[in-house]
Amino acid sequence: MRLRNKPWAKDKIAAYPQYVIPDPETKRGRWRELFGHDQPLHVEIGTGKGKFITEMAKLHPDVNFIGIELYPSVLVSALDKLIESGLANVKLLNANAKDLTAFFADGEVSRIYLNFSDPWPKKRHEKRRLTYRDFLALYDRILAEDGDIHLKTDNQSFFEYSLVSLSQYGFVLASVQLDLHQSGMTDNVMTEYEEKFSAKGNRIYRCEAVRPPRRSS
Ligand SMILES: C[S@@+](CC[C@H](N)C(=O)[O-])C[C@H]1O[C@@H](n2cnc3c(N)ncnc32)[C@H](O)[C@@H]1O
Repeated sequence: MRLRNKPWAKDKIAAYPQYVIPDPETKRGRWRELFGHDQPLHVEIGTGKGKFITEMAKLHPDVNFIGIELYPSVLVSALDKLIESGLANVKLLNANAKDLTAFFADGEVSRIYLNFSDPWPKKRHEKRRLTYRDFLALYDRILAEDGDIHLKTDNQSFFEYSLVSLSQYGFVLASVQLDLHQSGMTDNVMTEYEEKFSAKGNRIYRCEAVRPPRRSS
């Protein structure tokens, strides 16, 4: 899509290598070193315009955050928020989630956030859903022993699909909320899509899924 690949966005991203890491493969297994703090690593996949990750990073200085986004023209909005805030515990990657294991060593990540992932409703696009079993296998590899996935969406079909896919893979559902904004959860940080769709009256679904126990060989 031409609109999403504006050259100026790529140029801006390239101008801030301290925020948008240009060579994430070289940091594999060494992210804690790069951040300069030995603290848990949380990764948001499909970070969009970056509201969630920058607010989370402000609230949780004891966590290192990485936001991964496919499209430069979207990621620049997250970059702007990062430049403005000067946060030291957030880095961004302009990358595809399918390459996760090239960026992170086995067990390096404590938590993965999937916020309002594209639902890809057509059956023939199932493999593109970020909760398709091939993606779950990548998460399984990079997540730590007790690592987990936190997922939010307003799309009921995608939520149902994700619950089934996660549990079939072996992830353990630790928490499921069918109406997050009525659930009494007080520390929820809203994403851009969450603000937009909840304002329209859409219900927000949420779950936490813990990584399957490692099989002993
Ligand atoms: C519907 S938007 C949600 C954005 C944000 N999480 C929010 O809740 O406001 C989904 C985002 O995921 C990104 N995305 C989709 N598939 C991806 C992939 N395989 N790797 C990285 N980003 C991806 C899209 O480019 C898009 O910006």
